[in-house]
Amino acid sequence: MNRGRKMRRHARKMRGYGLQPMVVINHDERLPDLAAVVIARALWRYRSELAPLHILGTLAIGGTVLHATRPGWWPYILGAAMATAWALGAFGDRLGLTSRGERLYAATVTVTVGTWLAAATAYGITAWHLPHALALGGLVLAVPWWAHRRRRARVRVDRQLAAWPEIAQAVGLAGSRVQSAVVDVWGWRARLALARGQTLAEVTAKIPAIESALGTHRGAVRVHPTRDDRADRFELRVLTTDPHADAIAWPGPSVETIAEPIDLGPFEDATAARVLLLRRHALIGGIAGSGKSGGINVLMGNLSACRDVVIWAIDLKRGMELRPWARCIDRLATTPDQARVLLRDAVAVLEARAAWLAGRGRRTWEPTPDMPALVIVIDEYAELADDAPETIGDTDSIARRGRAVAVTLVAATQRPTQKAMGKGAVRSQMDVRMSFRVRERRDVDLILGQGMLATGWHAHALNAPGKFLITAPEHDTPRRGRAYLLTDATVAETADRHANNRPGLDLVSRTAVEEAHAGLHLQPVSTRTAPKEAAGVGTRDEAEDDPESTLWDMLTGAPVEGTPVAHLVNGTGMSRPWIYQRLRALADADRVIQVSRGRWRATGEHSQ
Ligand SMILES: Nc1ncnc2c1ncn2[C@@H]1O[C@H](COP(=O)(O)OP(=O)(O)OP(=O)(O)O)[C@@H](O)[C@H]1O
Repeated sequence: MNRGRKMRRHARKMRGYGLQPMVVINHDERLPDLAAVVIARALWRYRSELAPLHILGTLAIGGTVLHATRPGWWPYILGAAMATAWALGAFGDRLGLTSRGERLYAATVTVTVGTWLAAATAYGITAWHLPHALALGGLVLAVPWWAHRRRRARVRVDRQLAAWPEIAQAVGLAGSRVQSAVVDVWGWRARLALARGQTLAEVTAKIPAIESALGTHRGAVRVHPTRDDRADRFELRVLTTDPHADAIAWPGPSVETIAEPIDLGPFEDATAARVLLLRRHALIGGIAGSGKSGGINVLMGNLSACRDVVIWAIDLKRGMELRPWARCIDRLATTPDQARVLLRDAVAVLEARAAWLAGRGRRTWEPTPDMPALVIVIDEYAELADDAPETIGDTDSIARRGRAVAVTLVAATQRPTQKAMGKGAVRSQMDVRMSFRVRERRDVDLILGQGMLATGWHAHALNAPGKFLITAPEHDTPRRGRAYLLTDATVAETADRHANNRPGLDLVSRTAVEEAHAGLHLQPVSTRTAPKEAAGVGTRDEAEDDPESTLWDMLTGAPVEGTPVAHLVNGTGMSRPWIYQRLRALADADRVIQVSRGRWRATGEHSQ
């Protein structure tokens, strides 16, 4: 106002002098200044897009200078370019070149640049067709750069972050500033520092304003505390792609040991749904076609990558679901009879491990490749309960006592009713529950636990195959996840890759299984025949290579600490059940003793 009045007064005064007022812009002085700033700003703003031109310019200058001063250096330049290209191809992933295409591109650019520079150093940049090669090569190699999706995303994010001070001002978070940012496939996340006195709660309340200021779609922004839980920091998660929009290809195993949590697939905010299976049992539920088998495939892909896990599996749908993993599965039962034996053996393992731990004053079995965890995957648990109801006692034992000894049950079923789960305690023992879509609301409580439906766990509302809700000690709020999808080819390739690295059971567990089998096989023999005849030993006049006499010789020649069963198997060339049958018969006749687990020798009067 003041200024306007002054100007009007000044104009009147000028008119009084007979002069017309006018605004003077001195083009000569201001324009170069302004233009330089504008150009510099544009160069800086579009530095990523202009990078190929910067490189061409640098090459032209570098080639000229090197040719003039060090023309003999060309072999070194060429050698350095080749070595760098090789290193980028081999180790580029450590520099953030995650895909093979990116590494190949980086290596190609390095070789091309190195070759051109070497030629320009030796012959000068105007020799042959070097200028044309520079222009054409630059253009061809710039196209993938300009088109690269992740680079463009990063540039977009850089620009949004550069504008953060204005955004912060507009949404009422003035003074907050960006500390770091990363771009990923779903969008980007940034760590921000708050101004003095600002809180995470204020930021959360401003999420709609932030979404509007950033120009994203609604629901694209999440705000989390940072890992170090500082009150004056927060993490801003911005999704540019809905992680659940399409099926998500499995990126490969996320673990190498069962002591690490397995990544099942992303939640809606693109954070990984990770769950630990060590010392836990898992229940997977959902109607047919909801993606249960897909979920099991993700687990199998990860478990088969763990060298400290032995996998046993029961698939009474004639092995339809789990057979593709057969090469990674130590034992696969596809009939009720096989399932019965498998579960009985699992209980034997569990008891032997418990006894072994007790003998050493230890409480828990820590899985290692030599002493692996045992994970028993049961697909369609309801069929097991129907076809082999007598196994319920065994699954119950495993569910109640398996944790300390690292024997884990993973059971999948469409509807875990009390009937389908048998009468036992299996369902109530499940620590991890994963629910794909269910048909009826009341099924939510069946799978996830009593009262879950009422507290917002709406598994009946999941709207695409593979989507799930998960409860586990580390997941106590209802968040929708989507399991990764493994194609048949991925399953076959993964099973092939891991088949040769699978561990076997440890000695304690193996012996327990062998003894359980020997006990089974022994019954008819020991009740129907006298021990000595049954063992068929002591007939020294039989042929030298008779396995019976070889066995007896080995037992009488055994050291005080006994001979391991494995040696007896090798020495006689007979099967373990055969060996155990003979040993039990001899033991009944007091001719041999079991010195320790899996080690036997003849008793005093027979030993040499
Ligand atoms: N994670 C996933 N993402 C996208 N699509 C999926 C996913 N999992 C499964 N699907 C799709 O849903 C179909 C059914 O999946 P799946 O066989 O795993 O269901 P299911 O619950 O095991 O059914 P059933 O009990 O009949 O075996 C699959 O053929 C696949 O096309």
